[in-house]
Amino acid sequence: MRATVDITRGDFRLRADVGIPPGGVLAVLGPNGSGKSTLLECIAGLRHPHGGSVSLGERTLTDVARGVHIPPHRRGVGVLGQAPLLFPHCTVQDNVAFGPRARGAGRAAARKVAREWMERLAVAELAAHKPHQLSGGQAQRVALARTLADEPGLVLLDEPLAALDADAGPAMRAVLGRVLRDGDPARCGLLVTHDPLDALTLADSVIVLSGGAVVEQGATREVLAAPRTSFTARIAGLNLVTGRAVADGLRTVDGAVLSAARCDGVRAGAPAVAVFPPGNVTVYPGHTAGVVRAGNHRNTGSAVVESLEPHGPVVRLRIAAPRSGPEHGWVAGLTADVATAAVAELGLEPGQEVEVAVPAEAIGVHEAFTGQS
Ligand SMILES: Nc1ncnc2c1ncn2[C@@H]1O[C@H](COP(=O)(O)OP(=O)(O)OP(=O)(O)O)[C@@H](O)[C@H]1O
Repeated sequence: MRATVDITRGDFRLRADVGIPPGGVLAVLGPNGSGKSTLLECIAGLRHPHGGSVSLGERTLTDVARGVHIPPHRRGVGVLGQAPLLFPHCTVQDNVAFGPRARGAGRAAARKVAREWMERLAVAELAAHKPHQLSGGQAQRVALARTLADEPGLVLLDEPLAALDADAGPAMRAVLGRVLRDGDPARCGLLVTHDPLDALTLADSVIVLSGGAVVEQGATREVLAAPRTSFTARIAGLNLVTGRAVADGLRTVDGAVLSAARCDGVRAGAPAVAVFPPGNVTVYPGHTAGVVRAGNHRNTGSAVVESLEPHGPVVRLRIAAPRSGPEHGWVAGLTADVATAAVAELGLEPGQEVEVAVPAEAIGVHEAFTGQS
């Protein structure tokens, strides 16, 4: 699938160029209002872009310049959203058989296809049920079976797990992963999600939209491990400090220099970001600042503890800039994961002055997104 989309909605403009190879799954991440649904709707044919084209394999689905716009139901594109939207008066089996029937299959052939998909999605024993008799997770699995039984060349998944509860969500993620991976090698998928776990487990590549532009793209693991925007860093659970690249590190906007073990080929002077995990931020009580700086620690800064919250086996500290010392502004907004015992031992609490240190080995410096790439 290849889509080049240019569309304006009020003051908002989306310009995106995305490609998914056969068999591939692309995750679309981005903050609220960044254009994820608009992109999906243009690809589904539900919205007419002002410029661009959409193709699936050899077929042109949209070509604005040539006036081509294949309607949604003839695109060979399946859509699954948050709500299953099953036909309420039809049984599960008739819902799943709907696509094959609509494409001209006889009753018996359509039932056979439906049965195969119901079995693959573990809903075969519900074949005679009506939608109102299903749990949310079962209904969503039936909706996925109905979508796939229609043999789409592209399946668009718009937050398919968002409405499911804590039990049904993981089960549905596992089912989705299985059918997306072991399915038709010609079929590709596009998944709109807010959850980086969905992107990691279900997609092989990702784009991040911000303000209607693609600001990051690449293999999911690589993008989440080396984010170039604060949005991606946040969802990947990493700290990100902006500045300009210097030899072996980053000069922050407030003039501090962070040394880094990895500088992914960034030109000195180029806009760059330093990225490191919260688990690598060490926190010392403020009165030890002199000792910390005199020791082997580089990348240190004075800070204030803003908040503490439990985070699995550790306590996650949110760090604020100190009340004085503008050169330490880079510490503002950092998170640090500290063992619960250490929090008790150091008596850490909100408002306390501390010193933070980040080892150079934990820091990677990457080119920043500037809007020109
Ligand atoms: N009905 C509308 N009329 C005019 N502009 C709209 C309308 N709906 C959305 N927009 C604009 O389009 C932009 C993109 O919306 P879209 O729904 O594609 O974002 P999204 O990334 O899917 O958001 P979310 O994560 O909240 O679902 C919005 O920021 C808004 O400015």
